[in-house]
Amino acid sequence: MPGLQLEGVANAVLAPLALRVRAGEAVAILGPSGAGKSTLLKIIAGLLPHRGRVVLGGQDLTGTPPHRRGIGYMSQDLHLFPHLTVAQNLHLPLLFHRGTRTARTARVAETLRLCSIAHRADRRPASLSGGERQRAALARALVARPRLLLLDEPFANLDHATRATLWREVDSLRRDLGMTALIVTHDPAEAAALADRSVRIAGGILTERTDTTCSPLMTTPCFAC
Ligand SMILES: Nc1ncnc2c1ncn2[C@@H]1O[C@H](COP(=O)(O)OP(=O)(O)OP(=O)(O)O)[C@@H](O)[C@H]1O
Repeated sequence: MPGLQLEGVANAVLAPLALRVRAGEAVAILGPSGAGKSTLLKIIAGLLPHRGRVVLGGQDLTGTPPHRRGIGYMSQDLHLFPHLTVAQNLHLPLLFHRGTRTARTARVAETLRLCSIAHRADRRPASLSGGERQRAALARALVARPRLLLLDEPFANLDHATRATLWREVDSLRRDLGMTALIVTHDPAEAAALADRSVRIAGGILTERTDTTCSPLMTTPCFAC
């Protein structure tokens, strides 16, 4: 099954870029602040206008609204609805899918369990810890079993032990569900833990490179710089 293809994708921030991600493959996007990483994810999610084509599973997504793209998107700001419980937040993406209320409730319960946040199902986001909020946002991105998962700095601002635990869990969950993924991060360790390979965006230009760590002998910046 074809994965994700970007053909000449560009806007005011990004120079025309091309990228192919195989079905089931995870690719990390590294690069400096303000380079255009989040912009690219928002374009793929259908949230920003652009030139060029986004093709997912062989389908050109031009003109397809965000909720019909089969994409799970976890933004940097999480965007959990504060007036809804965790479980109610997970019900939202399923409203656009066929199926009975019973089936939706079962899917929400299963996803909360997979993301180890079922014990907070009836809490509102404001009463959760940072790590719990990130688990809830991840669960909402996964609940509709999207064809493509977009994670923007998914586990920033967490302590190292919690991040390492989440990396292991997310990597195994994504592989079990066979999902294609793009993961924006500043952290080469996160890229190595969550992705099969990495690309870099700097100054709106995407490049594929293999060096992932800085060395005093390097004359060009590493992925993360
Ligand atoms: N809503 C907006 N309106 C105007 N300019 C924006 C908007 N959002 C982002 N930008 C600009 O687009 C450029 C790229 O931003 P983007 O958020 O994609 O960068 P990034 O690589 O994800 O950065 P970071 O790693 O700091 O999150 C920046 O110069 C930013 O100021």
